[in-house]
Amino acid sequence: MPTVLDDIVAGVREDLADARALVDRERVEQLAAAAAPALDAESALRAPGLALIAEVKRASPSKGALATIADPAALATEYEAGGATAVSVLTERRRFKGSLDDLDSVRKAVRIPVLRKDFIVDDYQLFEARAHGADLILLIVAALEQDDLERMHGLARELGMTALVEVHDEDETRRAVDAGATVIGVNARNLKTLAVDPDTFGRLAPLIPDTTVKVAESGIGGPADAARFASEGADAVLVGEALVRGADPRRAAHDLIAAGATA
Ligand SMILES: O=C(O)c1ccccc1NCC(=O)[C@H](O)[C@H](O)COP(=O)(O)O
Repeated sequence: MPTVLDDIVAGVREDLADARALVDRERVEQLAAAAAPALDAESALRAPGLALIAEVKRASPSKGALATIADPAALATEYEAGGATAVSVLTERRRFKGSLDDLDSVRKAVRIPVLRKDFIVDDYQLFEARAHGADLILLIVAALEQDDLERMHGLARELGMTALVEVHDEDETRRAVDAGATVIGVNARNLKTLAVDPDTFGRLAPLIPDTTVKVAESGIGGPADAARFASEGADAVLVGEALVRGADPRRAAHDLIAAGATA
């Protein structure tokens, strides 16, 4: 039976065919080459203290609609003012209601690194991400064969971007390390059941080398969770729902970071 991830990737591949029909591979490579150089997101994530990657997230398969977010640039500006290290922009259209237009407007609005958060299964999407100003891209180990993961990791680096390599279990963590990942995100959300297990980071972090940036992802509801993951060795937390549902994203961003500093 197809998993949620299989369904999402199938939709992404259909959308990719449409994108290629509008902008072919040669042209997207030209656009990527012409973009302003990527910011050094990895160094930013390595700065002392708990880093926050604050997400622009309208909807999700697990929760449905989360927030309207009519002005993603304004939200990202609040995140930046609250001290976020980077902004994550979900660009997947069908299940998350995101777009490359969101990425463009956030890129123009903030000076911190921007993550294109999508289901990347083809080199084309890396050039597309760079063409739209992304500094970071997400590579989900569960969605990629090992040779594709390694090639895309290398290509992201050639394009000047940092790859956030996402894992969910022990086997994927070993594959990420073997691929040479320097930034690994441990996602607590099981992609088959969509349930969040907050013990996932603590279980997998010891398998990740000390020199690798460790990001705890999903289900982080507030400062207490941020403090917990910081104490378990997280260099950064990636937070979506808790920020977009709240009334004051700047304050919420600030409080998550502050909680990490006291852990
Ligand atoms: O959020 C989902 O339901 C989801 C389902 C299937 C694949 C990916 C999914 N989310 C992407 C993410 O990784 C999260 O947006 C991110 O970690 C932030 O999570 P949260 O703070 O729980 O919104």
